[in-house]
Amino acid sequence: MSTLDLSGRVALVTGGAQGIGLAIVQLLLEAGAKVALVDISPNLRETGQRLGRSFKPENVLCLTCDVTDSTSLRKSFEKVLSHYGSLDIVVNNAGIADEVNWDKMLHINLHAVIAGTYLALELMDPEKGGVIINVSSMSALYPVVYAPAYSASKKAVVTFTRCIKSAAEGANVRVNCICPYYVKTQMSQRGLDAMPEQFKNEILQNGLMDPEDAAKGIMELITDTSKNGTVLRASAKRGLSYHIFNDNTF
Ligand SMILES: NC(=O)C1=CN([C@@H]2O[C@H](COP(=O)(O)OP(=O)(O)OC[C@H]3O[C@@H](n4cnc5c(N)ncnc54)[C@H](O)[C@@H]3O)[C@@H](O)[C@H]2O)C=CC1
Ligand SMILES: CCCCCC(=O)/C=C/C=C\C/C=C\C/C=C\CCCC(=O)O
Repeated sequence: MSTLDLSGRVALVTGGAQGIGLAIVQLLLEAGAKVALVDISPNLRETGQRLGRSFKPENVLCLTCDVTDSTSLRKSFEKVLSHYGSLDIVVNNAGIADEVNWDKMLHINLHAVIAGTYLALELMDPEKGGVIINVSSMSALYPVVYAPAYSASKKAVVTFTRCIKSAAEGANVRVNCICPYYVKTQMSQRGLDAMPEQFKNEILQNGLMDPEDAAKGIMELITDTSKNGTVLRASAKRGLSYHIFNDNTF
């Protein structure tokens, strides 16, 4: 297996202030990458300062941005490129679960992932190559009846990622997708509090992943240079496994 050395590479992580995003930020910093956290959270600065104390402060860049604001998203991507001189890794991770405000959710979970992918393809150096990870969910593969718009947004992320693979190859960029089952974060806690009891029990029996374990899956997709256009499932019960699609049945 050929492995990407992350030392000195430049990564941008949306939704990096907490949860799965923060866990991948930490793994990237541990591996010697420079990391930009792109997030709307009021806690972003404080998180960045804490990371700066644990790692090299010059390797952490915090950019306040609503990923649904296309101007602000572009500015954030361009800022990373001008600040660090390159853009090698993008993790389109920011997401919400909100069936009431489903329109807003689609803008965050889908539109911003597509926008982030196109910005990465535009700004990554084709000579050097790059890698994009789009964070989907197991709900893309096993539809969740109490979260239909959320599941649809995540299914679309899987399909977009698999379709864009060919165009990305032309730009020397790999693009992969991760589909976690429930992970211990604020999002899942809110989801569990809101969902009908019968579903909650099944989830608790299956178990929730630690964010660090989901982030390890993302790291595998970043570093294993043979992975391109793949969809990695991640769960506490079954660990990491690649989803097999039967594309030939019509
Ligand atoms: N927690 C779980 O069980 C699972 C989560 N996922 C996905 O993983 C991703 C991360 O989720 P968690 O870490 O659990 O969530 P979280 O709620 O802990 O963190 C999400 C981060 O995204 C940021 N964010 C939200 N809206 C934003 C916006 N408009 N612009 C910029 N940043 C924004 C938040 O400020 C926060 O820092 C999401 O895409 C989610 O759908 C997938 C499967 C399971
Ligand atoms: C097979 C299902 C795997 C789902 C994994 C996942 O993405 C988990 C996300 C965690 C929380 C959000 C999920 C569902 C939403 C729960 C309730 C929706 C109703 C409440 C609401 O805010 O609209």
